[in-house]
Amino acid sequence: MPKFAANLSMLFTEYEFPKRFVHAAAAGFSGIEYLFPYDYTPAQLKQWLDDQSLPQVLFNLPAGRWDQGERGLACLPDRQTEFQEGVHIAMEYANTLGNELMHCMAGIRPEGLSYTKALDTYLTNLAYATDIAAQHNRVICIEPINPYDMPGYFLQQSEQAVEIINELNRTNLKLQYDIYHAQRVEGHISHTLERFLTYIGHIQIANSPGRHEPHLGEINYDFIFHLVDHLGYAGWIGCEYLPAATTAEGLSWLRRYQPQRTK
Ligand SMILES: O=C(O)[C@@H](O)C(=O)CO
Ligand SMILES: [Mg+2]
Repeated sequence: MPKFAANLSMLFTEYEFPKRFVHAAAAGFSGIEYLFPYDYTPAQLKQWLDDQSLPQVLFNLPAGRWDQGERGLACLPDRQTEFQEGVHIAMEYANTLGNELMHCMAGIRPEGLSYTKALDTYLTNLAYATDIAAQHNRVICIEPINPYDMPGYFLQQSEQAVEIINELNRTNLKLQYDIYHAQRVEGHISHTLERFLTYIGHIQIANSPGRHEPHLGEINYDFIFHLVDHLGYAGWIGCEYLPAATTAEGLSWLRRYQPQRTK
């Protein structure tokens, strides 16, 4: 069965951030991911991981002014210096936390910025990020995100991501395949998993349309998890869903796939 990581930006938000690690371990998750580590020091985060003997799986590069609606900087021509600074900050965190994977958000393309100019900037920034990441043995992931939840987001489709990965031709640039976003935008989940398996560095899950637990919605995750195993996917599955009630109440699905973890 796949390895499941708890996304602490969405799960266990009933608790203060440090306590979420404890609850994720107790629930049986095998790893940790979240959007951003930057409110805490690398040493604090490492301690919370080590206390639960959990690995860090993934976090995002700095993504601009999140509270003001920014969703990444990578396609924005006037923010390249800030983007590059963010890459170095993220590497410092990863060097302490030990995660191989980092998600680089593309950003929202402003009205007035042409697709071509945004793409050009995105490619330049991804080249920079992957070059630096390679020096640290890290992998940069890019994730198509649906435009219903994130209007104007630059990277929306798997095919678009794969074209960009091919264009840059770097072994440490991978597709972060978030099955919830993919279902909202394009469907064809099983077909895409098979077709783009070699591009996929990380998978995330939630069901659609509500972005709730894997068993609550139109996607048959039982089928998907078996397919992923059958295909030989060796990476992580990040559980990035909005619990329909409390996180604990919604965890019955996990127990079906993974026995309780013993410390
Ligand atoms: O799917 C998502 O929303 C996340 O994986 C993310 O990194 C940006 O919000
Ligand atoms: Mg995601």
